Amino acid sequence: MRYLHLDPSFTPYGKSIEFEAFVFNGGEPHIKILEQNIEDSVTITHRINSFNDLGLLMIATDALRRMGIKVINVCIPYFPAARQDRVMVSGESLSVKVYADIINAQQYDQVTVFDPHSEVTPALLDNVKVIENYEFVKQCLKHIKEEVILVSPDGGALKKIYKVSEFLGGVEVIECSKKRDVKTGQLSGFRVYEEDLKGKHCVIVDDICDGGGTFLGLAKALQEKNAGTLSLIISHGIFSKGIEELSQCFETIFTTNSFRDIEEEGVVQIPVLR
Ligand SMILES: O=P(O)(O)OC[C@H]1O[C@@H](O)[C@H](O)[C@@H]1O
Repeated sequence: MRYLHLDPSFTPYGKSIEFEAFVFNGGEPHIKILEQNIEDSVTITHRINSFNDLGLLMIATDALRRMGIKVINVCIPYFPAARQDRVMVSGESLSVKVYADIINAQQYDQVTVFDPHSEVTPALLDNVKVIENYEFVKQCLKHIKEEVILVSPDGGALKKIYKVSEFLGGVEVIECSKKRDVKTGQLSGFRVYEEDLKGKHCVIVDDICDGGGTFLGLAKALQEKNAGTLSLIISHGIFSKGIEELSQCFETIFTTNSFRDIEEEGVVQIPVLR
């Protein structure tokens, strides 16, 4: 198996097939595979942060097919728009399906994704392989080195967190909820379904941290219920508003490199693929 790592700073399986990529002045991504006679199967990896990243993946796939590569797998740990898996208000797109249709049209032999937001992503993708967050959470808890309780931030995360707990041998789970205004995106009404957390170390586990509002609101609600140290385990760290404010609430923020590299203090980044 050969690997084509389209993001030069994301090279999980070692050496990449050599290539040159650039964007034409008209905005079109372009690629030139520099090696000839690649007779093997190829796994393409990429971190999709924009539609042009998806474009690069598409043209790389086309280039490989034109070189006669028959077996092509793709590994995109952060599946774009996995969160947009329902139409909440009329006029919105079902974006996850748009991305899934584009990926399916490439007829990859395997599509690997990591901890997708819901069951909708794997249901839509052909030949999908899902890497669950269980091992990642286990690695994070090894850093914490004390007894913790797992916190599910909302209904969406609930099903997954019980599976994580089971994998870890039955760690206690606390359920929480929040309200998001579907029109404005505004968060409110954080609730913790436990009266007294008795100073225990609470670890929130979720798939994505974007602006961080979910976790700042929840941290406050947990503190009001007598939580001890707080930590955060996030599979896909976007952190669009930085981590400064989050760092003031959470002792450690754990994430992977599925979306981007993070070098700030207070963040432990564990490679998503080894
Ligand atoms: O509050 P921010 O960080 O913006 O958004 C993250 C939350 O939004 C959801 O899709 C994620 O699953 C997570 O619960």
